[in-house]
Amino acid sequence: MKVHVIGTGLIGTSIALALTRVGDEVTLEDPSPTAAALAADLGAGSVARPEHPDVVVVAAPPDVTAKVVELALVTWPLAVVTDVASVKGAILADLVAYGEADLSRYVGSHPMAGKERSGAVAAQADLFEGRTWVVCPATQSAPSAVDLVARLAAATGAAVVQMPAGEHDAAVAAVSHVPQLAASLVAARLRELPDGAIALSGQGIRDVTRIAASDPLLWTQILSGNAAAIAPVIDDLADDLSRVAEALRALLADDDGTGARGVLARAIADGQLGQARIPGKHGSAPTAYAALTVIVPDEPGSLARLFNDMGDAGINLEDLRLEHGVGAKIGLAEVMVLPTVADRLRGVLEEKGWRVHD
Ligand SMILES: NC(=O)c1ccc[n+]([C@@H]2O[C@H](COP(=O)([O-])OP(=O)(O)OC[C@H]3O[C@@H](n4cnc5c(N)ncnc54)[C@H](O)[C@@H]3O)[C@@H](O)[C@H]2O)c1
Ligand SMILES: O=C(O)C(=O)C[C@]1(C(=O)O)C=C[C@@H](O)C=C1
Repeated sequence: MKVHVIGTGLIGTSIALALTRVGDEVTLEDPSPTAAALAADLGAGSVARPEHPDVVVVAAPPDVTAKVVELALVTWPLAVVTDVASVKGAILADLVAYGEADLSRYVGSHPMAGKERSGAVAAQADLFEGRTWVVCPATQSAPSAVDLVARLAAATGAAVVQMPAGEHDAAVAAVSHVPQLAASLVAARLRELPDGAIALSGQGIRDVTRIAASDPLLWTQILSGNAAAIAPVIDDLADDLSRVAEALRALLADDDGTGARGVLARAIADGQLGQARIPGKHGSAPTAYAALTVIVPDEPGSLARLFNDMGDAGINLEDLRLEHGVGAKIGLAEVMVLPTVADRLRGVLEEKGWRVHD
């Protein structure tokens, strides 16, 4: 397939790397010549404007995406055009309003994988492997165009799902856009914390705030592009927060806050229920992995040795979290495995001299 990628930042370059790896002929374009050249240097394809691409992938910021898609549809009258912006309804509405282009060849899409970092330097060929990629056909999209975009997404290793743009926007409001706001707002509370307090940060705050490092300009565009779907989710969250604050104040009142503990317990229990619904790897049903924490010396080759010991025992590493020890030259590697092999893994690792905690 001949694929032309416009916008060679994190997502465009990751797609280009993934498609180059499976043998597609990938060309690259970006208004920043440095961004395009960098993507090419990283092995993502060649900087060129092709004559007859089969597919054009627009991976530009959301607020310019509709214009870039329209221009691509007009420039390449035989090509199918997709975009990967994080909002879908607003882009389709803009394209319909411009009224210039043949929308039978346009199919919006959205890979549900990314990072809190921008630009080609953060790109990865395997970014989409085992992740969901949403394809959002419009009523105007030709079935052959939908099929081509779905095949392109699958070629990156992603699991493809189809959904109308409106349904997509409501879903990502809850699973991506409000979580980004929540992470940013929680992290913003840390700005003026005394150094002694911030030094106590453990894994909890790191888990909750990783995406708070995301790009403000990109996210301003995403949030404003999906405002109608996000606002009601935020209203519900604000109600939940008000109820928790009221319960905490009631505990301080003279009557010992009857009922308040129930409100707090319900907030945590409801969170458990929601968290348990998040799908596991490759979009499969949620899997509860067993986690063992292994103390790893902070020296070259330690992690490789740990992985080899697991591999030699025929035990698959399902997930991994790494935390640096505070005040000691060690790392804490939390290795996640299927519950059925956890006891055997502990035995194997202890036999090989590793210190293992639950
Ligand atoms: N970052 C994520 O986690 C993520 C995940 C899925 C989808 N997306 C979507 O992918 C798109 C790109 O995001 P990113 O994270 O790769 O951003 P990025 O900042 O890393 O890259 C954007 C690239 O677009 C280029 N660009 C700017 N204006 C352009 C224009 N008018 N025409 C063509 N290119 C232009 C920039 O020079 C830059 O190289 C966005 O629409 C975003 O919503 C992002
Ligand atoms: O892992 C991350 O850094 C992301 O936040 C990726 C994430 C997401 O919310 O899942 C962010 C925005 C994109 O539109 C798609 C994916």
